[in-house]
This record gives sequence, C-alpha cells and structure tokens, in this order.
Amino acid sequence: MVTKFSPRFIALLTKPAGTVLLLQACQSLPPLTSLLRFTGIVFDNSEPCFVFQPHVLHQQPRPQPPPPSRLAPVTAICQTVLRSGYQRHPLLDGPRRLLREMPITVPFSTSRSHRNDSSSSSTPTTRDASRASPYSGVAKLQQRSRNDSGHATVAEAATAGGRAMDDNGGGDLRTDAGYRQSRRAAAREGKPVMPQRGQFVDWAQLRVRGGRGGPGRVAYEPVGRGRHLGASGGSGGGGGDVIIRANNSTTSLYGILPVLVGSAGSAGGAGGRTGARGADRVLDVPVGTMVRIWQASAAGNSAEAGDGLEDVEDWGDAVADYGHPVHQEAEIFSSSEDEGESEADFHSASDEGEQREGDGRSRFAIGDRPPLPPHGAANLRFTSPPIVEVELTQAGQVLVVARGGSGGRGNQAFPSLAGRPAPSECERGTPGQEFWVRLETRLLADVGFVGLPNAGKSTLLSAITAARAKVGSYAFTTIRPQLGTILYGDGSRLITADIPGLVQGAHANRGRGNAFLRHIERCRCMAFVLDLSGGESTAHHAAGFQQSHTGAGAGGDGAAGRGRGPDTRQRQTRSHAAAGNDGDGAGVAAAHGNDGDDGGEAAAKALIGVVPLPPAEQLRVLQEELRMYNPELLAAPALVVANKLDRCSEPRVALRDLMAATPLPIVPVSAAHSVGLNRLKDALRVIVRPGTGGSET
Ligand SMILES: Nc1nc2c(ncn2[C@@H]2O[C@H](COP(=O)(O)OP(=O)(O)OP(=O)(O)O)[C@@H](O)[C@H]2O)c(=O)[nH]1
Ligand SMILES: [Mg+2]
Repeated sequence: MVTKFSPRFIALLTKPAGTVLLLQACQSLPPLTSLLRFTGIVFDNSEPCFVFQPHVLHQQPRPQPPPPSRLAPVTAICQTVLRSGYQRHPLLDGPRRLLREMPITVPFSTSRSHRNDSSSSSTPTTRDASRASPYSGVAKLQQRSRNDSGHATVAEAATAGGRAMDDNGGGDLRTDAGYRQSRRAAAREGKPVMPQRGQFVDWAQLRVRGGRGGPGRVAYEPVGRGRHLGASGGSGGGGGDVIIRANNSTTSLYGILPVLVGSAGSAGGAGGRTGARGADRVLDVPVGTMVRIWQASAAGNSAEAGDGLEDVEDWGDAVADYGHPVHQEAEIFSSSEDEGESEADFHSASDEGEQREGDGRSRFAIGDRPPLPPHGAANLRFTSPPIVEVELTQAGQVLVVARGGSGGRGNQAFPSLAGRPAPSECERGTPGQEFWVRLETRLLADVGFVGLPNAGKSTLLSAITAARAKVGSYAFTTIRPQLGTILYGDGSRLITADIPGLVQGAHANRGRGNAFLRHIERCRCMAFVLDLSGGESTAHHAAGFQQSHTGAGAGGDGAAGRGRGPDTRQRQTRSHAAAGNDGDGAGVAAAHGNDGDDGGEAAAKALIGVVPLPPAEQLRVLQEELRMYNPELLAAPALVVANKLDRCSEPRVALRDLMAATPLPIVPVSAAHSVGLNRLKDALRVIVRPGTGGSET
C-alpha cells in the first residue's frame, strides 16, 4: 500500500516518538478511515498521501475528559469564599484545572491514608520510609536525648515509665516503651514532642509551593523538503498545584508534612510536543478545617534557605526534624521578621537535567527544596492578617493553595524570520506560588463534655466509652480533646468528646480557652459536667485548713478522699496538683497552710477550678464563657451531668439547688463508681436524637 516516501515522511520517521504510517490514497481508504485517525496530509509531487498515527490501529479509545462534576467543588469553594465575605484572593480567580487524583506522595505511611500515584514510581522504599517518617524524627530525638543527656536521662525516663504517665494516645506505639521514654525525656528538656498516633491534632502549619513549570525545548526538524531546519521544540508542562481538600474520612491533622510541593512539569519535547503537567499534591483535611494563608515572606525564614542542591537523604532528615515544631502547642504569633528569600534561590534549584518524570518524590527532593524555618514553633510567626481565610465546610470542597508555575516556551514558540536560521531560544519554567498555610480543625462529635478542670470529664468518658482518657487529681490533666464512642444495645452509637477544662476567662483565651472552645462549636450537643460536691469541698477544705492550723491531724478528709478515690494513679507532679480536689484535704490544707491568709491565691485557685465552685456557680461560669465566645453555642441542646455524687454529703440539697438554678435536664452520676451511667447514656441519646428514647437498662 505504501508507495512513496515524501521528505516529510522521512522527517516524521526520525521522530523519537515512533513511526508513522504513510498510505497513499486508494480505494481502501474509506474503510480505513473508520479505523484510523486522520492526522494530516502531505503532498508529494501532487500525489496526496495520508499520514496516520499508528497506535490508532489498535483502536484505542480516545481519552475521555474527566467528568465535569470534578469542577463542582472548586466552584463551591469559590462560592463559599464569596458568600462568606472573605477577602477574594487571586488563588481563587480564573479557571481551575480539573482536580486530578494524584498522590500526595507522602513518603511514609500514617494513620491517614494517602493515595499513591498510579503512574508513580515513587513508592517509597523501606529505607526511604523510615528516613522520612515522622517517627524517624522521634527516633532522632530519642537519639539526641541520649547523646545530649547521656544514660542518666534515659534511665530517668525509664524510671518515669513506671508511673503511667502515658498520654491519651492509642495504637501500637503505646507499647513502644522507647518511644514513650523519648517523649518524656524530650518534654522534660522542653523540646517539642510529636503527637502520638491516635491523638487528635487540631492544628498544623506548613509551607506549600506549586511545582515549577517544565523547561521549553530547543529542537529542529527539516522543512521545505529538507532544505532547511525549522524550530520544533515544544513547551514545558505546568507545575502541579498544592490542593487542600475536605474529606469526611479524615479526622485529624495528624501526620501532615511541614512542606508540600507540587511536582514540577516535564520538559517540552521535539516535534512541538508539550511536556506533561506536574502532579498535584492533594492534602486531605477534616471537614470544618479553617485554612489561613500567608505570603511566604510573612514568617521567619531559615538560614538554610536556598542553599542549592541537597542530597535526598539530607532532605528526608530535614523534613523529619522540621516536623517537630509544626505540631507544637505554641499559640502565640507575635513578632515577625522578613524572610529575605530571593526568587533566584528557586530559579537555581530546578535544572532541566535533574527533572525526573513520574517521580513526584524525587522532584520534591532534589533541587527544588523550599527554605525550611529553623527548629522551634517560635520561628513560625505571623503578624499580618492572612491573605485568605477559608473554612472548608463540606466534604469534597477543595482549595488550590499554591498554583504550579507555567512551563517555559520551546523554540517553536519563538518567531522565526524567513531566510534566517530557526530560533534557538527557549525558556525555563516559572516557579510555583509559595505560601504559608495554617490549618485549624475542630472535633466533630455528637456530645461534648464541657466543664471546669477536674470536674470528672475524662473519668466520665472512660466510664461510658471504650476510650481510655488520662485522669488526674489536678487541673488541666487533659490538654487535647479526645473522642469516645458510646455503643447502645440496638447498635446505634454516639460520638462523645472530652474537651479540656475551661476556666473563667476562657473566651479571652485564658488557659488556652480559645483552642478548647472552638471544639465545642462542632459538638451537636453539650453535656455540662459539674462537680456536685464542689461547694462542699470548699467547706471541707476550710475544715482541713483549720485542722492543719490547730494541729488536729492535717488532711483527715484527704486521707478519706484518697481512700475513696478511684484514681489509683494520682500523682502530684504539677505545682497545682498539691491542691487537687480529690484526695484533697491534705493537699489543700498544705496549700492553705503555706499562705493561709492569701485571699488572692485562693481566688486564683477557684478561678482555675482547683477549689471547685458550687455546682450552680460552675454552670453559670461555663455558660457565661460559651456566651462570650459565641452566643449561638448556648442554643445547642444540652443537659447537666451532676458528677461525683458519691462525694456529696447532701446530694438532695445540692441537686435541688441546681434545679432551681437551671431549666436544663440534670442527670446525677458518679463516674468513678459507675452510678447512673445508663441513665446518662439514655439521656444523651435523647438530646442528640430526639425521638429515639428508650431505656438501655
Ligand atoms: N469521688 C469521685 N471522684 C471522681 C469522680 N469522677 C472523677 N473523679 C475524680 O476527679 C478527679 C478529676 O478527674 P478527671 O476526669 O481527670 O477530671 P477532668 O474534668 O477530666 O479534668 P481536666 O482534664 O483537668 O479538665 C480525678 O481524681 C478523678 O478520680 C466521681 O464520680 N467520684
Ligand atoms: Mg480530663
């Protein structure tokens, strides 16, 4: 069938992409056209020849465009931004690329599931995974604690291990004594500690950068019957975006890498082929996550900025190290320094020859390294307001936080003048956008336990769910919210959340109140957990105080309290623990004994809940704090859990006073002695799902 080879055909044959089929126009053309995709005509001595792409012979289906529904989330988020009156940002302008299901290429496995790129050869090796794992940072921390402090520190940590200091976490790591020891050693030395797997991480801070665009290509091909060469270098592909997506199956910000970079675009090819677009990096966050974006220059910068090409191994360590400050508990963002980071740093980073197609991680690692801040959360500070503030309120909403750079033009895109040699210029791709992102998420629970410190919230959670919350006879035992699930006989379940204790002034962020109050915003219902024996304790304390002063045996009540107390792990490790209200007499008497006349300190203790207020007063304080923080919170269905019934000498009187103070339903319980818990579970179910009454007992 092929009769003649035109110069054009010869040129096509030299293409690196493969061969083409040249067919002369003949009778067999009509049936062939149904099989083959026509791509062009060349004329050779006035005889028309037809050029077809060979792969079509296999009748491959044409690539279908992605379903248009993928665009919907983008539109949705834009609308959300507009509707909610947030400042519009160029990030949200213009047409959006279709969101591709590309990997996050997180080079380690976490409790969060990240999808891997099907085309990616970047599946991490075991060695890579261990290197880049957040726990490699912990291992390093452990190592460092050994190095810095010698065996004494580790031995000390091992001793502390017997004291059951474990935090709220779960999972395999709970059994890893070395890991726990390293956490304790680090905490003692004031170093930041990574959260344990299973812990709820409610904020994270990271740096995002779109992938660099691929470079253009300089290439030539014969034109005009091969008499001279024309430019045929294609443009580079665009860099991948960094995208944040709200996902229902993600519950925590645990394990988020401190730096996310979109993959770079591929270089352009000969024959006018455009390079492939870099892979997007999609970060799944829980629904309800607040995303705040700052310019890259808004925070302190690292001395390591733009220090050229680095070995992948170094990079892995850097990521692991940098992971520590990201999850710190630091709240203050007060001062800032200008970053002084130059574009040239990035330009120098990505050389054409170093780009590897289809390997997001290597591209992420080599030559495209964004500057890292020095260790310590104190270095991540923003004084200016964020340029974008968006809450992802629905599953599937996406936000393109950093767009990839555009690909450089190949020499084909440059003008060529007749009679002059083809242009030999091409462009490098532009770097992607770069920003700081702070993510804050909130628990989503059916019921939130709200109470002053030491009211028994964690004890209650442990009693009615399978969760094992840390219990202690001192205020602020719980510093991270924890979830638990109540299972009912009919198979239904309720998610309950133990929120850290609130103090007077929490709405003004006293005692990190804001961090805790925002979790309450996401609870459908509220259970105000009160210490029913609160008012009495003050009287008991006074008695203990008098006893200690008259020398009539300090802490008699305290001894009784300890005897009754269910918490066998009571420790006096914190300064205010000495004044804990459980096992209390001795501690409070001692505290009062030191400064018995100091009314200011007593008031301060009452303020943080160490000396519990009467139940009605506790409720008033809690409701007042909620009202000051967000008045809508008080509209949520609620009930009162009157806890520590066993400690109350006059329960009827206390309950009657409480009923007079509030119209809310009151459920008296003793969490420690499992009294009234079934009744409480029923009541919780009724307020969460009205109409699903019925006794469990
Ligand atoms: N006698 C008695 N003690 C209780 C009861 N419930 C809790 N406690 C004790 O009260 C103390 C505080 O309990 P937690 O559950 O840690 O209190 P919390 O409200 O979670 O405290 P924070 O985490 O600091 O907000 C512990 O010593 C518990 O053993 C109860 O029903 N009876
Ligand atoms: Mg607690």
